[in-house]
Amino acid sequence: MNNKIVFTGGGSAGHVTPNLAIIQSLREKGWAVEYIGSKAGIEKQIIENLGDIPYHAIPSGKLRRYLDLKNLKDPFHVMQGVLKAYRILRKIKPQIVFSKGGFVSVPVVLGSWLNRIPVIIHESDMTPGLANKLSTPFAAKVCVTFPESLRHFNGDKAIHTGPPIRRELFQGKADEGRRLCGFTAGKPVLMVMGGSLGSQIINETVRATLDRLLERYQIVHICGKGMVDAGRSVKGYKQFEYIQAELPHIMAMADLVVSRSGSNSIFEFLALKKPMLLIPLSKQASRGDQIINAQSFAKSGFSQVLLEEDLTPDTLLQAVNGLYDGRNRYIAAMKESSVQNSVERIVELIEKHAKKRK
Ligand SMILES: CC(=O)N[C@H]1[C@@H](OP(=O)(O)OP(=O)(O)OC[C@H]2O[C@@H](n3ccc(=O)[nH]c3=O)[C@H](O)[C@@H]2O)O[C@H](CO)[C@@H](O)[C@@H]1O
Repeated sequence: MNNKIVFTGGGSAGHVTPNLAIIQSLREKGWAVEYIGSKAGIEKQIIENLGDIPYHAIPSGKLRRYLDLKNLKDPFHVMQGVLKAYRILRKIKPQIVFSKGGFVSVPVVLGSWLNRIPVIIHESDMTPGLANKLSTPFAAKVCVTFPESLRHFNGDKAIHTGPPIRRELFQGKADEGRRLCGFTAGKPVLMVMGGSLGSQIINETVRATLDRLLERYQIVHICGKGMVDAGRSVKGYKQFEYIQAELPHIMAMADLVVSRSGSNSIFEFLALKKPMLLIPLSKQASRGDQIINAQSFAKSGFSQVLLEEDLTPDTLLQAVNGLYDGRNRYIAAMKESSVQNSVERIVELIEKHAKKRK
């Protein structure tokens, strides 16, 4: 009988795509994989699009850091989620559960613990997210992307593995990206990605600067669900809500990137040596982890940073041009980086901690 593993993680793609990288390797080794996620989160769409991984939906509450009436109802959803996850896991009987965090993962980790199934967690950001903080006491190991994260965990529970990156991102073809976008080979391509859910402020600022940017660049813009502006369909400007299978080709085609500084995206751009202008999510809207991610990349010479409060069409244009003019310097710094894809290391840990089949 095959070894079996259940993955969880969701809410935004940053809590799903690292799982995809690990799933690919485990399946090649003969593991059977199932997924537990929320009823309507982006993880459902991503996993179901793959077509061959059983997906189980559980109720999940959002873990808010602010006052909201829903905070009163959500503990019940979380409790229902724990119960449902417990029952699903009891039936599937995996040898191990891998959690990439996001609020849906907490009930799954608790359900695993109640079933005495070992759990491994991965934390992508320098400071642990709330879901992973709550889950850590129930986990056998916490893998971290940044070495600086180790100090947030007690004892030897945390282990620095680095970022798990999907193998197919290294196999993109720039020609195919240009074909998908209707672009020519003679003009540089700027890729804009406001995080996996899109960013309204980045979308609006890019569109307000569009004519001036288009003089020098072709632009592929990942806008987020429901945020494509059909009225702005002009030559050299291609919009997508979200890109799944074609992403490697789009990334291969890009000469430079304007992006939020979600950990997974920036490590992918680093691995592909794409000069980046990072516009981190502000402290008003988050715990500030993207600002720390961006500062760390800027310090290493991989990126430029433009804070949201300084973002205007003029500052955007100036920063993009500065980035493109200095691209060789950024590429050279990225070539010196010692960051490695962590998929194989995480797979080894999973194999080490998985319960043995009776
Ligand atoms: C608003 C929010 O909560 N942001 C967090 C979220 O960001 P977010 O979900 O945006 O996460 P990341 O930038 O880390 O990762 C996004 C992932 O989605 C992929 N992708 C994106 C767009 C697309 O069209 N296709 C596609 O496949 C990227 O290649 C990447 O693998 O998780 C990150 C990792 O914990 C955190 O650092 C961010 O602070």
